[in-house]
Amino acid sequence: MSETSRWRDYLALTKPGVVMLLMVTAVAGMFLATNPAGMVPLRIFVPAFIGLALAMMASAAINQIMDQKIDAVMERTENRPLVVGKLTPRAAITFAVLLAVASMVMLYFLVNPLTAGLTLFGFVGYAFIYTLYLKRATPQNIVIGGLAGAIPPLLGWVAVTGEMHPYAWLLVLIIFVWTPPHFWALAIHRRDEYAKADIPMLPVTHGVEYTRKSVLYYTVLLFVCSLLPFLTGMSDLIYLLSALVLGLLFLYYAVRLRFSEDPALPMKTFGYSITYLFILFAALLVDHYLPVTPATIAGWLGV
Ligand code: HEM
Ligand SMILES: CC(C)=CCC/C(C)=C/CC/C(C)=C/COP(=O)(O)OP(=O)(O)O
Repeated sequence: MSETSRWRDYLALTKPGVVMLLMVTAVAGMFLATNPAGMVPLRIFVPAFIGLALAMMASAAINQIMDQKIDAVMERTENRPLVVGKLTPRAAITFAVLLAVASMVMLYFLVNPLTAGLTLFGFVGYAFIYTLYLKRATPQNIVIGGLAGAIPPLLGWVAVTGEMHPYAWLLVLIIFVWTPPHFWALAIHRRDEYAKADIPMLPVTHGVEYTRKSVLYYTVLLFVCSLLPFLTGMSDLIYLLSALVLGLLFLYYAVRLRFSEDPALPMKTFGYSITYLFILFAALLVDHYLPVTPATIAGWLGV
């Protein structure tokens, strides 16, 4: 086996696409915790960025180590490196442990112990509690397990300030309520595979109709929660406008998913969920550094 393909197999083990978006939300947390007159100090940014990314990658690798049998049954995951034997479980475990230890050492000694502790909570929550227990036990698996995936903005915030500010929890809340529409849209499309793998995902246990309704309810909840940064004074008009446009578009997808039989809609909604979260967090950042308030607009208009 060539070195390049081996490198690619280790990379695939870490779910790089997911980790990239998780890191966007963590980096947003770091910058939002910083006075807009300045930047995140590099001596914090570099170890926090590397430490958080390593923890997420390690937890994704452990998820694949634990889930080999399930992944082998589902078309979407049947080509993963451990399933096809491109990596041995022993090599994957060594890799995941190295990443996890490096992450903890970095965060504990170079960032702060609270960041290390909360990251450990996210790590254990996803790699073990969600993967080994919740995923196999209840259709609410991704709602409860979603807390681990929602925590990165708080980790970024705490890395910079050492404190858990309510604004950081607001960002956690947004991702927490975003996760069900994100995942259930995909699960509707992959319903038969989850049934084949005997995983109690919502469309398997409660049916597709019920899941479509649940996606719509959570999308309405997400719309409301996404306005909280503006309503609490955390963000200004650039964010508000972005949240409204992005949220209305998400609602449009969710309503169509609820009432239309178009078989392409679940995956379109899933794809949009990713674009939504990425732009929402980008808007939070732009808004932080370029605050446009009603007073600013009044100034522009000369009133
Ligand atoms: C319990 C929580 C979550 C579950 C169960 C979940 C589930 C999934 C699944 C099954 C996929 C794979 C889709 C495929 O292979 O076609 C996926 C993709 C993705 N998820 Fe999630 N997700 C969760 C939370 C999150 C969070 C918190 C984020 C980021 C903030 C995220 C970002 C992404 C991204 C960017 C992709 C696309 C990855 C790619 O195409 O490489 N997910 N998610
Ligand atoms: C702070 C910290 C370390 C957080 C970890 C967060 C993390 C990596 C979340 C990922 C969530 C996710 C992709 C769940 C899908 O697992 P699945 O097993 O249902 O999906 P699969 O079938 O694609 O494997």
